Amino acid sequence: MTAGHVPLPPRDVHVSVAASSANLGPGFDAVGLALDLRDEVRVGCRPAADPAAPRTSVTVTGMGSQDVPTDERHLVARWVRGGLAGLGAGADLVDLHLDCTNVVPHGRGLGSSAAAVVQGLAAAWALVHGDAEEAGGLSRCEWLVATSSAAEGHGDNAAASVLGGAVLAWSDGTTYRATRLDVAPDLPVVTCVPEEVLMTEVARSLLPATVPHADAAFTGARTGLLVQALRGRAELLLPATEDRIHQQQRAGAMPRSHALMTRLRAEGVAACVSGAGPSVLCLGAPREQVASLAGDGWLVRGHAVGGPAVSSVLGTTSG
Ligand SMILES: Nc1ncnc2c1ncn2[C@@H]1O[C@H](COP(=O)(O)OP(=O)(O)OP(=O)(O)O)[C@@H](O)[C@H]1O
Ligand SMILES: N[C@@H](CCO)C(=O)O
Repeated sequence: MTAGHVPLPPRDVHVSVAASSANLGPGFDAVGLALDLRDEVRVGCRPAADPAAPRTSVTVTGMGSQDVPTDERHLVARWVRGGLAGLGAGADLVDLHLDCTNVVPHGRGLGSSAAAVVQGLAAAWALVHGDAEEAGGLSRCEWLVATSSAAEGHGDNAAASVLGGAVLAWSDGTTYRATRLDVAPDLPVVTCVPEEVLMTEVARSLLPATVPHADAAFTGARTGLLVQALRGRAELLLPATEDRIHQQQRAGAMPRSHALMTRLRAEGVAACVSGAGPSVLCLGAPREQVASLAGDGWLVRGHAVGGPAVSSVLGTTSG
């Protein structure tokens, strides 16, 4: 046994985590909105049959089932072990089995990777601390936000998946934090999801290292306006979703998305690229209007705002 680690009890936990749309136009790497699409995972944790070689197995139903690895390389599984290690719980002393049910599309700008990281970490917390919201002076939510945001390198998607609702995420250079933003309860939220995929890593590589001061000032003011618009000032949504620091710079990698966003905005719809794209997010317009303007080639869905990450202990057994 690894020195200093108490073996975890055999335990099964269930976790459900929402998708998210990041940026909302000007809030690059800072603003996120949880959506009512939820990935779920059931994790079984047992003392390792062979402590020299802990095993990981994964079954996947739904999105990604043909593509993602089903061993220790699986993103959720990696963060179950990463979370156990972070909580000092002897990550290498257990066998893990994950049963994933996915509805969040991958590589479309709906925060699938952040949701996966949050699933893994929330499962680790539940395996170690059960249903406790706080343990040893550590808050579950703060730990989930800080750790998942650090894993992603930005907190917009991750914090929305942890806290639900709309969030503003920031970092002091050491720790990631986030706070909830008010959202009008009747705010229409619509996504237009294309078939094509764009990996976030690729989209981020297109961004310039610096932006002109005037563009930073323009975009910063719009982010403040967005906070007001989200809480019920619907007439501000169109200017509040303008940005000058990432969407134009990435347009070449998602020409259809950029064209759709431009067309929708010309019709007065507050449209922006969702996360790193290529999906398009619309705020304040009914699904039917967006669908008729989008035309063929888009899955147009209306959403409720998503809730926080939920975990529960299904059972703790003796073997
Ligand atoms: N539920 C999951 N299980 C396993 N791997 C996943 C899961 N969700 C996402 N991934 C991995 O993350 C990749 C997608 O991550 P990426 O950051 O490129 O897109 P995204 O998170 O969907 O979009 P965005 O960050 O713009 O919102 C997938 O190709 C897959 O490798
Ligand atoms: N803020 C991030 C979201 C995608 O992970 C980006 O636009 O790159």
